[in-house]
Amino acid sequence: MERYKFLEELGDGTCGSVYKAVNLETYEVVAVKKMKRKFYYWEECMNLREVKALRKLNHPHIIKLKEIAREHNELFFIFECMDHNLYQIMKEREQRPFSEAEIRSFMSQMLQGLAHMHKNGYFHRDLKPENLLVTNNILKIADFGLAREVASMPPYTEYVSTRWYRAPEVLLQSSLYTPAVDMWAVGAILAELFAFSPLFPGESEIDQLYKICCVLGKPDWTTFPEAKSISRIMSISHTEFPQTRIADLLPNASPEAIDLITRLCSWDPLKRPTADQALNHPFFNASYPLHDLELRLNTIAEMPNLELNLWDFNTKQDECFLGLTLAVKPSAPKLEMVCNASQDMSENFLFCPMVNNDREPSVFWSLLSPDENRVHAPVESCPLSLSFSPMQQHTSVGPPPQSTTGFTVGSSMQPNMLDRPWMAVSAPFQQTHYL
Ligand SMILES: Nc1ncnc2c1ncn2[C@@H]1O[C@H](COP(=O)(O)OP(=O)(O)OP(=O)(O)O)[C@@H](O)[C@H]1O
Repeated sequence: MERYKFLEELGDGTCGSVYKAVNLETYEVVAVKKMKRKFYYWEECMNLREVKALRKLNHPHIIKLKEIAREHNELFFIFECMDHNLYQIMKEREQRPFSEAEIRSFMSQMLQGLAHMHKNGYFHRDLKPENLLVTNNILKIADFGLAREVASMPPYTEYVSTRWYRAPEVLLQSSLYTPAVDMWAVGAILAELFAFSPLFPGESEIDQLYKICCVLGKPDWTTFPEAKSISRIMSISHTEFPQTRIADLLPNASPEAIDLITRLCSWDPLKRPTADQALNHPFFNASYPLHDLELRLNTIAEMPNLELNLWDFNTKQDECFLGLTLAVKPSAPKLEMVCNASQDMSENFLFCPMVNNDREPSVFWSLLSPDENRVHAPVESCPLSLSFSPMQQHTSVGPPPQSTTGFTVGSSMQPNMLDRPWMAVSAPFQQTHYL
């Protein structure tokens, strides 16, 4: 990490502290996330399979992870640097609400990034204003948050998304998750961009459900056949709620905006529009009248079924995820199948004992394809460099393109990863307040 000069702290999250830094070789300004937990073995780092996923999720509205470095058992992620997050922007302009055009622009960018993510088999699960980074009005989805092995908690996942943006099926501890959890968060964020305060500011998990009921009314409980939290269901069933309509909470929002929020924040995950469908909502296109909406939504191509059953997940401890993710993690037998299928291109290269040596090597892991990655040359100070990108031009025949004691991964490995189910957990809830 001597190549980087740390300038200032940009943020302090559950998993890591983020610093603005400058690359002393290229003078590029970057954001370095220093993970809070130690990584004693490369194997642990390599269990962050979503690093490979991030490479797949190359999109203008998804933050770019440029490199990974491990030094003295500390792990660093080097990202492109952004100026603000959406929470900071709202806080700074509290007296000056966004125009609907500004909100439309932010939402459209977020939905484009999300649509790309969902189509590629991942979902974020921790969308919130702090994780939406903005520079010059360009928005990028960030925080693929390092998280613990999913298997340590399924199916009673508590730490899936920050509470205020957490979908009801998660609050009710349903064992089934779909990308619709992200769409719920999108609805809550959209409302917040109008109100500059959270739509459902629950102070506890049960209070979160109460707050939702106060706006949406009680759900049809048959919507959640997988729900495990019977006590929460019972508690809500026996409570009367004062009702406040979304339109009353957001007097500055257009009918189109209210309609979109209402659809996104549907109790039933199946009734929430997908990211692609949301982008086709009249909120984004005035020439599509609201009354025409049902017809058009029904004609939009169906999304792939990304539903997961958390019961299927294996129970290996300490598997870490850089968590943008939930891609679909297979149960153990399925995992074996995938490994067998990929054999020589399997992830075994990641567990090479050479990586785990006593000399504390700095390992840089270049993640962008050569045309995007400004650091082309091997990093001289690094005894080991893992590079994915050159293999797109090189087959597995011949020497690896970099001169270090590195490993290379054939591009033919990537299609397997697309099929591969895996999953990540979002960071634990971190309550935030304006003011
Ligand atoms: N690439 C970046 N450019 C600029 N600022 C960033 C960048 N990445 C993160 N930050 C800032 O650092 C904060 C914390 O980062 P991040 O959310 O990735 O950490 P975390 O530990 O995963 O947090 P959380 O507790 O939300 O899971 C962000 O809210 C953002 O303000």
